[in-house]
Amino acid sequence: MVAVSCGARATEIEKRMAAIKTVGVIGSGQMGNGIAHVAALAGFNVVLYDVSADRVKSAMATINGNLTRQVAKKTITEDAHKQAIARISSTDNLDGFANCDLVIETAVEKEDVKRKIFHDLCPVLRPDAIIASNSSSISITRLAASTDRPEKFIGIHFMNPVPVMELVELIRGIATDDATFDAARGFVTAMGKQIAVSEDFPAFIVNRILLPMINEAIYTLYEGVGNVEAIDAAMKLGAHHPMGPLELADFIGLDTCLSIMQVLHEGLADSKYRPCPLLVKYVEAGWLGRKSQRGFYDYRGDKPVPTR
Ligand SMILES: CC(=O)CC(=O)SCCNC(=O)CCNC(=O)[C@H](O)C(C)(C)COP(=O)(O)OP(=O)(O)OC[C@H]1O[C@@H](n2cnc3c(N)ncnc32)[C@H](O)[C@@H]1OP(=O)(O)O
Ligand SMILES: NC(=O)C1=CN([C@@H]2O[C@H](COP(=O)(O)OP(=O)(O)OC[C@H]3O[C@@H](n4cnc5c(N)ncnc54)[C@H](OP(=O)(O)O)[C@@H]3O)[C@@H](O)[C@H]2O)C=CC1
Repeated sequence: MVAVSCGARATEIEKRMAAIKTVGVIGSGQMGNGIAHVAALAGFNVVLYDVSADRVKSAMATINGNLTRQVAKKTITEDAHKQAIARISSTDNLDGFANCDLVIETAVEKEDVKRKIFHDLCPVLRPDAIIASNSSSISITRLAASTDRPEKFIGIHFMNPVPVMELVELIRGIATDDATFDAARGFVTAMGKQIAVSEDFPAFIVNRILLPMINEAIYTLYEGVGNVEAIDAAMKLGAHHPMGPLELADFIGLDTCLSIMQVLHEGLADSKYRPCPLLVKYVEAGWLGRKSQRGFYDYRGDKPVPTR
């Protein structure tokens, strides 16, 4: 009996995995271009979308640049580069996702923006299509409930930079069914990534641990314990982190860092997650880190210069 039911389950998983051929990506920022890159390289057809056509164009240029670097380093062949580029198409409206088997939302970390995307997306999708969110922190159960298919909704949380980082978190909402989870696991494994399964609690595993550390580094700056250079040097040289916490905050995006801290603060109702007022100030100034050329460092010159 057991063997029969395992076999039947294996067939169902294989069917779902084989069913993912075309992947839609909503949002062509730093995460969207990375996800499109690794999915296309793994043999999936990719449809890329953003509210701004210019953003899609610059995402394509970034993907091409990163693939070219991989060819130069001999980690992929020129043929693999060409084939990956040929597998990526773009769309200027959500109708372009009608034939997708899986659509990954990776727009800004704002719940109202994501809910609106799902509201507009669901009517154009096939009923069997899976929807995933790359959210860093927001409840997958709550996002799923805003769609017409909570059982086919899942969190697939990539790390930045996507082509380099080994890990992807998988987060089931309360209604996510086994076939969706297995299909997501198959998709992530096909891209050569390792999986950590997280329960659906604010900011999941990586950001539950990482973001309070970054927020504390910003408090350390705010309270004058050290300047930007000292804090980053301390954690790079003293704790062997590849980037200092303020450099990493700029890399992630200060708007995203603040949104994650707000989700932790509201979701866990504990003052230890209070976003540092200095982080709020930087975001209010539009100093969002590397993507806006200014954050804890100023990136407009030849090399980054600390802003404090
Ligand atoms: C916020 C969330 O929801 C979750 C998150 O993602 S949290 C953020 C998680 N990410 C991190 O913590 C990153 C920490 N930083 C690092 O690991 C490293 O600094 C780094 C990998 C980004 C760069 O490493 P480095 O050694 O300083 O630089 P460098 O030698 O230029 O790059 C290493 C490799 O990464 C590649 N790379 C660097 N930046 C890249 C990018 N943005 N896109 C694609 N590839 C990139 C380089 O091409 C290089 O590839 P090879 O090994 O094939 O040569
Ligand atoms: N940055 C990181 O390190 C990580 C981020 N994430 C998550 O990934 C998601 C994206 O982050 P990231 O790529 O860094 O952010 P970016 O700001 O780099 O990119 C977000 C993109 O989404 C676009 N966008 C905004 N609204 C819409 C919409 N309605 N439809 C389609 N596209 C839209 C933005 O356009 P415009 O700029 O014009 O508004 C922008 O191009 C967030 O949920 C974030 O939490 C997950 C892991 C790591």
